[in-house]
Amino acid sequence: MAEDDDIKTGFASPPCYAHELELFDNGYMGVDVQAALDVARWRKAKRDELIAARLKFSVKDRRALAQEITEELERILTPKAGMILSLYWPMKAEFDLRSWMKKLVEKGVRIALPVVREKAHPMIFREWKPDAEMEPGIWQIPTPVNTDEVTPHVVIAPLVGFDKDCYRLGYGGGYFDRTLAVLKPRPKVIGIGYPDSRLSSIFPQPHDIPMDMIVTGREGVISREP
Ligand SMILES: Nc1nc2c(c(=O)[nH]1)N(C=O)[C@@H](CNc1ccc(C(=O)N[C@@H](CCC(=O)O)C(=O)O)cc1)CN2
Ligand SMILES: Nc1ncnc2c1ncn2[C@@H]1O[C@H](COP(=O)(O)OP(=O)(O)OP(=O)(O)O)[C@@H](O)[C@H]1O
Repeated sequence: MAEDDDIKTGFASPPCYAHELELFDNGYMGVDVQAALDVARWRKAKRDELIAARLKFSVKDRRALAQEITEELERILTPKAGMILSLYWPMKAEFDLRSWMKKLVEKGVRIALPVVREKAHPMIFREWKPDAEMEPGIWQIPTPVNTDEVTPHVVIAPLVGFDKDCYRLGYGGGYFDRTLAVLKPRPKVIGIGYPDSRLSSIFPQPHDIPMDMIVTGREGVISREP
């Protein structure tokens, strides 16, 4: 009987344990469901806490940090004409890099913004220009319409939290993870966020894809170990 059930489920463990295993879209099998739920609950609480903390920064301090981060990104990327760089339209006290976006466009860099076309699916990227027609997307975030769909060379991902292994805590939709899992070629990914948003671990789950680098302005640049 055990043998028949093993064949049906494809799991080597006895059928009574099968409910504890989950097969993710990326084919990775692992984690027990209770542990995954605990991590999701912990992440939600951390997210709320970190967003509340950064909302307390004054506009002046936020601008100063944004300036430091921009300078660091300029050093790391030396953006050149033709490079496709994905940025974002700021919300919830994310750093506002829109004036840098304009300057980059003047240099010939192509700016892309992420677009959620369907909930719980990978995002696409659409080119942004200062005169692009925008319409509210998910969470009412302005997104370009009627512009080219592009594949960025570099993705700048705003983060809510991060850890020493460059894992990112975002807004709980799993959008960057889903997108990076399917983008070919995989872009270089740089997470940017507040210096105080470092966590000892985000308890990475099988779906989490680490960033290549984190830039916070004060703590220097954190690169992922190869
Ligand atoms: N400025 C900016 N734009 C961005 C992103 C970003 O991080 N920053 N995104 C980067 O990803 C995408 C939007 N990300 C989103 C992530 C989660 C949810 C959301 O609905 N969250 C649920 C919780 C999800 C769940 O627990 O199932 C919610 O808050 O109710 C919406 C948008 C695209 N645009
Ligand atoms: N590649 C994937 N395939 C299927 N589900 C995924 C994938 N990536 C993430 N998810 C799901 O998305 C949910 C949220 O993931 P997570 O907590 O990592 O979001 P986040 O990184 O904070 O969000 P975001 O990137 O949208 O800011 C999880 O329940 C996870 O199972």
